Amino acid sequence: MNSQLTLPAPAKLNRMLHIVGRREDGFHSLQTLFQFIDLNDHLTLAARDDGDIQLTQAVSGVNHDDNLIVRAARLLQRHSGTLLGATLAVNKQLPMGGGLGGGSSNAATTLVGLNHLWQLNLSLEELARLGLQLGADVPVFVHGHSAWAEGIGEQLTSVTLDTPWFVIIHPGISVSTPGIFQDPQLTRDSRPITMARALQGGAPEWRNDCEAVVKERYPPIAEALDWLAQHAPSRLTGTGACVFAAFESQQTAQAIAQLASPHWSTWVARGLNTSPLHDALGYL
Ligand SMILES: C[C@](O)(CO)[C@H](O)COP(=O)(O)OP(=O)(O)OC[C@H]1O[C@@H](n2ccc(N)nc2=O)[C@H](O)[C@@H]1O
Ligand SMILES: Nc1ncnc2c1ncn2[C@@H]1O[C@H](COP(=O)(O)OP(=O)(O)OP(=O)(O)O)[C@@H](O)[C@H]1O
Repeated sequence: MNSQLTLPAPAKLNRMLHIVGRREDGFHSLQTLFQFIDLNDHLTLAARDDGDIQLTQAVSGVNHDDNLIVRAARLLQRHSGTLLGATLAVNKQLPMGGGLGGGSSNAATTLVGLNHLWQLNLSLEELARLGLQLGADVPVFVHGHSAWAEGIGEQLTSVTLDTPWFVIIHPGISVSTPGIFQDPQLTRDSRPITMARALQGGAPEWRNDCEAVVKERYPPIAEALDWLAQHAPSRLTGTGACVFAAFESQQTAQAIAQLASPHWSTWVARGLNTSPLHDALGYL
C-alpha cells in the first residue's frame, strides 16, 4: 500500500447562486452551479500506526484541532473505526474566507485521500455525507464534478459547463459567511428555477443573490466588481471576498489581470469540469 500521497485541493467558483429560502435551522436553501478551477492547495498525507492525527504546519489563524483537515481526519477515523492515524501537511495557496471554498476543499481532499491511504473503500457518496457535517461546501469537493446544487448545497447533479479562463480578484479582505447569511437585507426569496432553465440561460443570466449585501458591507469588494465589470460581466463567488469574470482565451485573461490594482491578489485560472483531486486518483 502507498504510505504517502500528495494531492490537490482545488478551488471552486459559484457561477451563479440563488437563495430560495431559509430553513428552520437557520441554514439557507440555495440553487447554485459549482465549478472547479485549476488553482489548488496541496495536501501531503502519510499513514501512521499509532492512531494519532497530526497536522505538521499551522494554518495561520486556525487552531490545530479546529483545522478542517484535522477535523475531517478525525471524523473519518471515528466513522470507520480504523486504528491507523495520519501525518498531514498543507501547502496553502487559496485565500481564506475568499469564497473559493479552500477550507472545505482541504477537508474533502483529506476524506478522499485518507479513504485511499487507509484502504477503507468507502464510496464517494458516503464520504460526501460525512463531509456535510463539516461544511455545506464539502460534498461538492468530494463529488468531484461540476454540479448543479440544491438544498444547502449538498443535493448534487453533475453538469458540464463551459471552461473559460477566469480572472479572479481577491481584494484583500475576509468576508464572514454567517454575517452575510444573517443580514436582514439579504434576498432570500428568489423563485426556484429548474436546472434546465439555469443551464439554458447560460452565463449572461447568472447572478449571485449575496452580491448586493456584500457590496454594501464591503466597499473594496464593490470596487473590484465594478472594475472587473468594465472588461466582462463580473460576479461574486459564494459570499466573497473573491470576484471573477470569464474570458475566452488565456491571453485575454492575462492581459486584463495585468491591469488590476497591485493592492489586490489576482489570478488567472481555467474552469474545469472534473476535480484535479479525482483526476489524480483516477476517479470518474
Ligand atoms: C456560500 C457558499 O460558499 C456557496 O457555495 C456555501 O454555501 C458556504 O459553505 P461553507 O463555507 O461550507 O459554509 P458552512 O461552514 O457550512 O456554514 C457557515 C455558515 O453560513 C451559513 N449558511 C451556510 C450555508 C447555507 N446554505 N446556508 C447558511 O445559512 C450558516 O450560518 C453557517 O453557520
Ligand atoms: N484548512 C483550512 N483552510 C482554510 N480555512 C480553514 C481551514 N480549516 C479551518 N478553516 C477556517 O474556515 C474558514 C473558511 O475558510 P475557507 O477558505 O473555506 O473560506 P471560503 O473560501 O470563504 O469558503 P466558502 O466558499 O466555503 O465559504 C477560515 O476563515 C478558517 O477560519
